[in-house]
Amino acid sequence: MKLHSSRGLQGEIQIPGDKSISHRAVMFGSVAEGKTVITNFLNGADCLSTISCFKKMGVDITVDGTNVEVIGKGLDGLQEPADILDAGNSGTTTRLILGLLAGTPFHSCLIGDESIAKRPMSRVTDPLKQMGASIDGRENGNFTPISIRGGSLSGISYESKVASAQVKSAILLAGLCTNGERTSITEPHKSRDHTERMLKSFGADVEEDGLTVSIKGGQKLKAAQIEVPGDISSAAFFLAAGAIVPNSKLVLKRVGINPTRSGILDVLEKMGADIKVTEVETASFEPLADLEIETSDLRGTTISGDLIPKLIDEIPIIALMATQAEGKTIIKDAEELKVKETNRIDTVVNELKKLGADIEATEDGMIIRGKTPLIGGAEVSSHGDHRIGMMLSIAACLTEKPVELAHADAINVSYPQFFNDLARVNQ
Ligand SMILES: O=C(O)C1=C[C@@H](OP(=O)(O)O)[C@@H](O)[C@H](O)C1
Ligand SMILES: C=C(OP(=O)(O)O)C(=O)O
Repeated sequence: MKLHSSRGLQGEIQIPGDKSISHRAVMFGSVAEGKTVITNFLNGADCLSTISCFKKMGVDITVDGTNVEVIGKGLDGLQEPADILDAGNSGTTTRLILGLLAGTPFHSCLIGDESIAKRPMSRVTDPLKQMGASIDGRENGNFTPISIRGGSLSGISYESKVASAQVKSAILLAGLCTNGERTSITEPHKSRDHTERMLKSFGADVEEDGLTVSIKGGQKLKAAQIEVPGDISSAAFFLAAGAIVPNSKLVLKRVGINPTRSGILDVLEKMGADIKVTEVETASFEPLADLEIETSDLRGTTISGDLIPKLIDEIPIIALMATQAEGKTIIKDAEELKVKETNRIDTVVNELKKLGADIEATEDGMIIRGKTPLIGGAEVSSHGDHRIGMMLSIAACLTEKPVELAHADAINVSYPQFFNDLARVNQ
């Protein structure tokens, strides 16, 4: 796909629904009692993979645009799937489903695409085995294909080495399936808390104490109405674009600003961007707001520690912003980037270098020196990673010569209308 430079991005964008929250709404709705109604559902390939897995387990799910209805089967109502469950490109689908399957007394087999086959699963399969599930797969259950036979589980107190909402959620979902026992998970830094918030909306009692979250088994989930906020991880591409493309002013409507996800807003502020958060709504289970951004003079910054889980998926686009900021940006404590859809340290560094960026990989992140002009003419690739594809598309707004982007279709995973939205605001 050929991408051309921009004379500025101006206007309003309705950011599509949050991917993490859309997955959870379908999953929790499937095991709740009653009809769950979801609005502003993300129709991206990842969330459709989640729907397809639950349909194969007998759940009645109707999709009408961004409205989804799920007729819940209760926690013990899922049926043994006759076919393999295919998570596609989605780590969230794979890991959260494993948590639920651990507590279901039937056999199932889970696969995904080439990228999923390389992503480590023992971070969830090990604790789920400790709880009593029978799980096998390549390298002792670390890689798909994974087969699982769930059953009666015991509660555990688990210390996770990684701050991962997928690990935390899988353990909490398995914890729901124990016979009244308590399960708790402690993480090194706080990861996104969508599962905790949404389980409460489905009537469950979840306890949070600092970095530890606990749940008691045997609780039933009751169907809920879920309005999915706009995805801040999708908004991030337009926040960055608004800040670095000259002559830009964008308003992004109804974006989720959950504090465990909003690290990109902190970084924009630290880098000196002209960003405003308006129309804040806190009445729902997830806070949301409109975000306004204008072309800004940016400065480099350091991003590390507790901030990393709050913006882990935004690091590719932050790296691009850093190429347009004065001075040095250091991103560290971000080893988790190596086990995403691609090794995002390598793909970000290699692809941005092709466009002339001054960027180097480190063991746990990257160092970027700005401000450097980006040169077009090169062929770059998403490597099948949606976030790399969108980052490179925004980079192409800044190059004089066009950029050829290979594997642009990967973007459908989280933002199918990305190029339409970009074209609409492009001057
Ligand atoms: O729970 C979730 O919905 C997600 C958690 C994060 O992964 P980890 O749990 O591996 O950090 C994130 O990178 C992913 O895009 C979605
Ligand atoms: C890492 C991501 O998703 P997942 O882990 O669900 O594949 C992402 O969306 O950037």
